[in-house]
Amino acid sequence: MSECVMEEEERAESTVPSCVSLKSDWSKDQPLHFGIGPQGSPLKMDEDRAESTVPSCVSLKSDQSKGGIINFRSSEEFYQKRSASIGDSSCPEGEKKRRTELQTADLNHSVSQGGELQEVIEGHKMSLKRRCEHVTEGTHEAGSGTLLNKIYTELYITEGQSEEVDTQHEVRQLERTSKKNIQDTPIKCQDIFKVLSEQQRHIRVVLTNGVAGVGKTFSVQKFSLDWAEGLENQDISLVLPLSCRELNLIRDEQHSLLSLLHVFHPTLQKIRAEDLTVWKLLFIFDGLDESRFSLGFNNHQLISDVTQVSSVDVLLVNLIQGNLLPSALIWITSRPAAAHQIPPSCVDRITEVRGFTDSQKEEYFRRRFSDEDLSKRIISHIKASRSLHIMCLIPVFCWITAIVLEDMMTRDQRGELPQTLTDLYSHFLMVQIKRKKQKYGGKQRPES
Ligand SMILES: Nc1ncnc2c1ncn2[C@@H]1O[C@H](COP(=O)(O)OP(=O)(O)OP(=O)(O)O)[C@@H](O)[C@H]1O
Repeated sequence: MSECVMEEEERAESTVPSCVSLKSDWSKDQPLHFGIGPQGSPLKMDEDRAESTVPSCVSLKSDQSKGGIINFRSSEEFYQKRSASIGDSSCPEGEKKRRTELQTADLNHSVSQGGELQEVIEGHKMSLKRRCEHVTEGTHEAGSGTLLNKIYTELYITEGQSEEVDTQHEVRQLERTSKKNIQDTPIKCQDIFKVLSEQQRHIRVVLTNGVAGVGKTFSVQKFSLDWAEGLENQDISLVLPLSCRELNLIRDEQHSLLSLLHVFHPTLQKIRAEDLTVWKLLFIFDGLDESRFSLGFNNHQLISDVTQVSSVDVLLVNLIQGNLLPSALIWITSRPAAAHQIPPSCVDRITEVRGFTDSQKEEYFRRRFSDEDLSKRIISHIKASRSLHIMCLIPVFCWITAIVLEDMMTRDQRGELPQTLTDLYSHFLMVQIKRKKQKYGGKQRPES
């Protein structure tokens, strides 16, 4: 398995097109905006993602999906909510006090008893549903995004990971990837924790790889939404998505696992240490490649108590290794080059999001446009252009294509439709500039 991981590392050379940064920019419009910390300390986000696998000559950040997890609109809001939720627990003294309180509390009042338990779970489901049901696209106002279920198209996900490293031109590389898929074992996103054959044992830790823009975060959002709506994985008591990007914000702080949950999932204020050990939990760490933690798996403090305070990276390592909440499920998503941070011995299943098959590409465009004629024209144009057709393996590229072709086909447009990637990128840039003008007029975009 370690060999595979090494290969993946090399594969970091990426299957995404050069000249375009496909970083998903979920913080762009609404969710996160951390300019300055509470004491005026700068909180730089979204720079130097662990290994941006693509040169950023054009940054085509698609900010649709990732806001699903938390919606702090400013650093102030984050810190207000955080202090409200954890009191002074970020300092060791405060945490000690809290721990004592927890230990001496009357267990009879535990939320895990009676209807209150159900209430907490229902409250969390509602909150997660609210966070995940919309995706924000382009320049839409916050909250006015598209319904995830309307545009979500099944992705091609396989168990195991690709073997080859290809240094050829990216388009050929993608073409090869799509052909290779035929031999792989497909797995549905909602089944990643299920034991699917007799040879398999209990699946506790799943690592999902995938190149930039291939749909990892969308998968996390869909998985969480389906759970929150009571459709899938109902044996899990709580699904707890935590974005690695947001975890970076508290990387210099001390937390217990319990206080960490309170920070990122305020609806869980009422849960107590003992509840966490009884429930079946799923922690989702989305975007390991964005994490700025150094996960020291070989040499770290051992933590097995959810109220024990430590640094966030130590908590993560203990969770992943199973020292902390050994029965909790863990799902980590990552771009390939960062996945090696997790030792293969800790991982029970590796999956890879491969993107869209040919029929899924078509379904994507049919779902996206209610105008059937428009989607038909777009699909036939893509099929006629080899480059575009191959590139549409990557969902974020479908999104770019949809934006450009919709714009060109719905206005009185005499020019030729884009045939090459360069054409498409240039048009995409023009559409974005036009949209920006429409939204902000002559005015400067508010500082973000
Ligand atoms: N299943 C899907 N159905 C419809 N659109 C999708 C799907 N998956 C991804 N997309 C489109 O691709 C974009 C990028 O997806 P996503 O952010 O999930 O990629 P990612 O793999 O998390 O990328 P990164 O590594 O850059 O974080 C989405 O904003 C959406 O436009």
